Amino acid sequence: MTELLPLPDLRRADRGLPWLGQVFEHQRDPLPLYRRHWERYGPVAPTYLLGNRAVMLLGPDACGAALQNGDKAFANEPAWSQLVGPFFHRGLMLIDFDEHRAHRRIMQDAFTRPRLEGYVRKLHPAIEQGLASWAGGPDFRAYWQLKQLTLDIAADLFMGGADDTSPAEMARVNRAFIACVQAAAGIMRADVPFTRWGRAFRGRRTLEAFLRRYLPEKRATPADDIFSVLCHIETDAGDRFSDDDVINHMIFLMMAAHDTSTITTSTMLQYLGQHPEWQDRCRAESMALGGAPDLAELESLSSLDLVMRESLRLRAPVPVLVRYTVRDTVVQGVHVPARTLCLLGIQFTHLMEQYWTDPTAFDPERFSPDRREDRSHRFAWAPFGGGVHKCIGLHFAGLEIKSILHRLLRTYRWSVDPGYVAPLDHHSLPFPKDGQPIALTRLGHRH
Ligand code: HEM
Repeated sequence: MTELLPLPDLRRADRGLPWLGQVFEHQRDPLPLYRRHWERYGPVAPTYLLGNRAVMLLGPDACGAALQNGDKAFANEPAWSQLVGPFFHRGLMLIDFDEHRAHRRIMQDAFTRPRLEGYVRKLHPAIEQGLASWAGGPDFRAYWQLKQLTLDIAADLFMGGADDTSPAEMARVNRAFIACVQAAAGIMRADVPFTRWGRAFRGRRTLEAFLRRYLPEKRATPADDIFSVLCHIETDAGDRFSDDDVINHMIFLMMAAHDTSTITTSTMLQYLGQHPEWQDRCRAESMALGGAPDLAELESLSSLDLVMRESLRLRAPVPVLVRYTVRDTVVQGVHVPARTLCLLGIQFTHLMEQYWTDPTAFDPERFSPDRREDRSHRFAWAPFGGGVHKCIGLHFAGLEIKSILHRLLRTYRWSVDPGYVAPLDHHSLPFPKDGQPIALTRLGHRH
């Protein structure tokens, strides 16, 4: 029998500030912090955060133990609700165990292949319209533009278009949504100035009121936007979402879909701008298809797929996942007591030399069928998490991201200084503070 080890004591130097713990180091950049703890303590490393005794789970074995959750010791709600606040109350990621399984079973029906085919058909016109205003230029801030684009796409795809709402109302809804995301994202919920939280509470109320107003109409007529789909789906056993469920899930889905996809697309633009040989390769595949490829055609864009996987590895949009132990458990032979906040080092794992050759290099071929470095361990690559809470929108995300890139590759060429390193803001999901400058030119034009 192997001996059960106690959790190592947290050294004084690693305790951080009273109550806050290592919050500021997290906000500066979690990666160096996680590396230091890995070296000092190993895969189950103590830390302290926001009044919580906490552990970092580092590497694919430790992360995998929490994701697979064999003994049902790891819960989502008590962990995520501390970080994202009350603004995403009862989203799928924030419910646990039997209740989560029941909700997930219903929501699964919103992401079947036929449904995805319908979403792809709606994606193209929304993207075409959004990109029409992209003037390009030598200092084009791609991240901000992509953020607007994905919000506009969400208005069409999630809400079924804003035909019967005024542009002013849609702008108000977008602002409300952004207020929720911003307040929720700050890990420092205790220290966020009141106005920010106040705005977010108002934002949540605005979103709820907006969705509730359209709910009867969505219930009455089935359509292929996600709002409508959530109103109509049911399991074989006849289980369906209540009105409150639809509203809670809609608000969470929009949040889950938005920043993550924007960050991934922006990262891909950066790397494709720095690696023109990959941009040309991806462009050649896109040029061989039409302007509005269907689901199967999007799946055939194999170079773009490699670039997407590599971008998700190098900059995981959700670099750290959280869990809270509801009972004592053991990870990698180390005892983790009940009521411990667990930080799963996904980004840390993506850059471990044990699993990846030259981990910081951009090398999409590492995902090619003859290399498949991601298969070095089941959880070596986990940008979408794993286990029962694995991202339900991962195929949808891939389709949206590829549809945007496909149209960009067919319309524009862009470049990024090969030495450019994105200055990331780590207060919430990691985004480039400088808005991700690229030099963007329409194909056939010169600056
Ligand atoms: C590149 C884009 C995306 C990334 C990297 C991403 C990442 C993740 C991760 C890591 C989780 C697991 C959270 C956990 O285990 O605690 C998750 C869950 C989830 N994601 Fe995504 N996501 C993306 C896009 C999307 C999109 C487009 C949607 C919806 C259309 C979506 C909906 C969800 C939902 C509903 C959950 C909760 C699932 C559950 O708890 O059962 N995500 N996502």
